[in-house]
Amino acid sequence: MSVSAAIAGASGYAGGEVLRLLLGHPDVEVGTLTAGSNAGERLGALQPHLLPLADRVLADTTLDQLAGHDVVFLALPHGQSAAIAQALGDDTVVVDCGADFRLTDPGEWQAFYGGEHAGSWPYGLPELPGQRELLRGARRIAVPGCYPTVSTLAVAPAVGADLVRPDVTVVAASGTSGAGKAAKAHLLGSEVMGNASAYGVGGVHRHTPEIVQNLSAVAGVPVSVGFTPLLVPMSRGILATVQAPLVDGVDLAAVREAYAAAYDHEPFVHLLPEGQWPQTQSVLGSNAVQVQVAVDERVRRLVAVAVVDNLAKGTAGAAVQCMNLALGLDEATGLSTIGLAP
Ligand SMILES: NC(=O)C1=CN([C@@H]2O[C@H](COP(=O)(O)OP(=O)(O)OC[C@H]3O[C@@H](n4cnc5c(N)ncnc54)[C@H](OP(=O)(O)O)[C@@H]3O)[C@@H](O)[C@H]2O)C=CC1
Ligand SMILES: CC(=O)N[C@@H](CCC(=O)OP(=O)(O)O)C(=O)O
Repeated sequence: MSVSAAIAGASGYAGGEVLRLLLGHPDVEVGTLTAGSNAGERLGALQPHLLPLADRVLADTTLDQLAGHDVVFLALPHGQSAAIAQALGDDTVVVDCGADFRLTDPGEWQAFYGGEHAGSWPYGLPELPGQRELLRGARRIAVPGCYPTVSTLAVAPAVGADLVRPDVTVVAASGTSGAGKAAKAHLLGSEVMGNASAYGVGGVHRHTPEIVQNLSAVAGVPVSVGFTPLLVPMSRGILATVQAPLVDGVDLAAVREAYAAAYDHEPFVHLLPEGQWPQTQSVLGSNAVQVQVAVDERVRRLVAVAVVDNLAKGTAGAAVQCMNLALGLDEATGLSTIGLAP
């Protein structure tokens, strides 16, 4: 099969990572690459690691440039996807890396993003119960946020098996690429190097309602989620620590059994052997998520730790995984589980 794919936002981090993965995908031919302020620029000037297409010139992000492809990846800022996505025909598979179509509740969209809610599309986390079936043959896919991916996968098996109470606390440390390429004051080298900081504290980060949506769907009851993001001095990766009160009588064996049942057959989510704890470098550049669990008997809480590459399984890898499902290809085509260490 040969599939043509365009990328809107190819000058950015997420679009660049989609392109990196598509360059290694045996069934995809890379079509138009677009940008915003960098339209007209050579790709090689902005993404020097993507050598095979260094001389490609980035086009304007318009419907005309994107139409006519089998697949269009949108890697644009929030609010920029809806108009283009709605104008592309149903014969095109549209995979949106942004947030525009992730939330089902217009009230939550309004509260955390503001402005009009564009709607919701099949959510691109195939590892959630029943979700893979919705993604097979889908024409529109909303790729999850990076923190929601790793936080949801860290605790979903326990929530789904009623091993914990529906009261989840997430603390997750992210590398700086999660914030995108555009220069921001708190991301200047001297602010980031040798520094760890909290932000979006107190339930105000826009990924909170997305984690709530995911875990509530898995639990079948509303799940309360407290989420604190941290910024740490590395370029890629997220390490999430997720805690929840254990239901009486639940022990580590029951927890590990639930995680094994959920993930043993998954190509990208791996429960580590007992005693081995996830670290971000094990998943860098790969589509893998590594998870470990413990029972803290003194406080009767589940502690789950998970890592993801925010740009790979946290965005672009998930986008390609979902494209594979939408097109009826093997889900793992063009994706690796091999990390990059040290
Ligand atoms: N970084 C991450 O870890 C993750 C990112 N995402 C999502 O992916 C999307 C892209 O994020 P990211 O790559 O990090 O951001 P970047 O800032 O790195 O890239 C943004 C891209 O969008 C283009 N762009 C900006 N404004 C416009 C516009 N008005 N019209 C057309 N193109 C425009 C930019 O082009 P130019 O530079 O030429 O102006 C650039 O190509 C966002 O929705 C983000 O939420 C999702 C999960 C994780
Ligand atoms: C470190 C950092 O700043 N991370 C970003 C999350 C990026 C991401 O995955 O999210 P969206 O696709 O929803 O933008 C943030 O906290 O806003």
